Amino acid sequence: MPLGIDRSHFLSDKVRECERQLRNKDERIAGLETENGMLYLKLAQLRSELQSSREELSTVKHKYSEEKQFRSQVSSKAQKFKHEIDHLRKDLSTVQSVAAELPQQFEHHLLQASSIVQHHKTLHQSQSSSLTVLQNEMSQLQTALKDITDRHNKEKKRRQGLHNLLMELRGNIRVHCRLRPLMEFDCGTEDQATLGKPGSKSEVVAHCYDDENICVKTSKHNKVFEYERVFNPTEDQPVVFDEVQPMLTSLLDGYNVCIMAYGQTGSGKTHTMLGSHNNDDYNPCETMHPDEGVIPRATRELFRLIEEKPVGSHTIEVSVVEIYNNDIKDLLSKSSTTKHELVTGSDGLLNLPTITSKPVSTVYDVMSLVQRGLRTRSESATLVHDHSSRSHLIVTLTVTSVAPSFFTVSKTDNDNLQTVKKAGGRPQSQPNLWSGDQPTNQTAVIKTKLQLVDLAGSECVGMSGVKGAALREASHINKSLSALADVLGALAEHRTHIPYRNSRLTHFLQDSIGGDSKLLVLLCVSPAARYTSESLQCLGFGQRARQVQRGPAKRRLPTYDQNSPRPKSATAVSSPKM
Ligand SMILES: Nc1ncnc2c1ncn2[C@@H]1O[C@H](COP(=O)(O)OP(=O)(O)OP(=O)(O)O)[C@@H](O)[C@H]1O
Repeated sequence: MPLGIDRSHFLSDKVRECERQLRNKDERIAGLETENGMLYLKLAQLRSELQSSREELSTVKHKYSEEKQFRSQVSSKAQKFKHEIDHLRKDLSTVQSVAAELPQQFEHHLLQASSIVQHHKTLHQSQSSSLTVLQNEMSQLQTALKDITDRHNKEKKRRQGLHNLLMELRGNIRVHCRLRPLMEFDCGTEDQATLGKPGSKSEVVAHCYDDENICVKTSKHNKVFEYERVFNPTEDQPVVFDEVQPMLTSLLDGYNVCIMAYGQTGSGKTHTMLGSHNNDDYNPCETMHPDEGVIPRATRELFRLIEEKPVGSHTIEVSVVEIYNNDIKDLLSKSSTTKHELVTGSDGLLNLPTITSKPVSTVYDVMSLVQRGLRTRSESATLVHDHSSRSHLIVTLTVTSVAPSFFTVSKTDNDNLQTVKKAGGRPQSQPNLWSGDQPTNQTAVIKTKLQLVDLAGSECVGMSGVKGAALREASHINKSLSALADVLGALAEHRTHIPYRNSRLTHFLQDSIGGDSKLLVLLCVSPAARYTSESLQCLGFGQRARQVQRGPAKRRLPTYDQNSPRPKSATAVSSPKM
């Protein structure tokens, strides 16, 4: 081959060849790049698949571990159940073996029980015959006991009746005693936990033996006091009033009646006479309040008794008085300055002409006036209790009743009577019933008085802790109560001079204490040891009162005083309603 041309051909072929090869290579490269791109794409796809496979794998793994856990739990539970089933099987087999023995045991027990029943049956048969005998004996004994009890009660009543008759004939002062329950304030300054404990000041030292005897335990000995009636701490207001009730019948029969509560401060006088301090200031109620005391109950009973009498035959007037620091105060009057003096009236009895006396026709009227009086009554708190009365309270109900028609006298009779009075004759005169005079228009009336007295309490000044004005009050209270004891002492000893005028209290009550009225003293006693000496003093006062013999109580006779007109039906008592 010629070198020049061939070479260039060769070269150009070579170049072409190279170019073709290059093109091929380029195409190949392009093809490979495309393939590479495809592979990248595939790789990405595979990666994403790998990722999702991984995630799926982890979910599967998680589920697998949960499944594994669940399986292990199931297997442990199955294990447990298996144990329990084993136990149950064992129990079942025990129960089965016991159950197998049961019929035998039951049969055995049944045999035993039937032999016991048989034994008891024979025993019962033998006992029932002896029981019938015993029952017969018991019923005989019960009848005998009832008979004895009836006879005892009859004898007791007869004895009481005779005793009362004897007392009436002798004119004895009746004395009842009421022992109150232990109260919280009986502790004084001591701890409440010691209330009633032996050795403490509130230890209970006063006890009721029975319904006539009370015993006080002192450091040296036991002292027993006997009265017409002793009320124990469980006996309530109605029981206390039951014993007072007959006196109201006496009032309408023409006797003056006085009921007074006596006792040391805090011993229950106001509770007994008026009622509980909790009863809304002794508010009169339509129906009887269970805590109502003697005053409201006596008023109710009086109106009840009057309701049974002819309409308009009775009138009632009420006065409410206190004796405070030895002065008489009219609790129904607006004026507190009036000085009230006792004067002897035409009937020979003491009266207070300046005192307000209000006509009343219902229980409500009476209790409203009493309540009005109580609002002005002197009362204060002491170391003993919160509502200590600082005065003696006297509620007087004056009953004017028309005397039976045969007491009606002619004008001439009356003139003669007035002449006798002026000439100094016995003021309370009676017409000559046998004179044969024809009755004219002059009506006779009978006036009787029911005095209900809540005395202030005697007090040991050291114990009640009073000072200043209250100390003066206490000294007046103690003085008047000792004057009362002196009067009773003088009466009991039949002395010629009875010192009624030593105190306003005794002067005021002169007709009731020494006169011809029926007098009941209600002693009020605290059971606690801290009041022992006061309780003994009070019980001693009651003994002294019992010794007084004033002669039989006298009926009030009709009077013909011009100032005592026939009761008008307008103010006449017609209904016991409130
Ligand atoms: N029998 C009783 N049952 C229940 N509580 C009673 C009884 N007696 C008294 N009390 C209570 O004891 C307290 C003192 O009683 P009360 O005010 O009647 O004494 P008092 O003798 O009138 O005293 P004072 O002379 O100081 O006025 C009151 O709270 C009263 O309610």
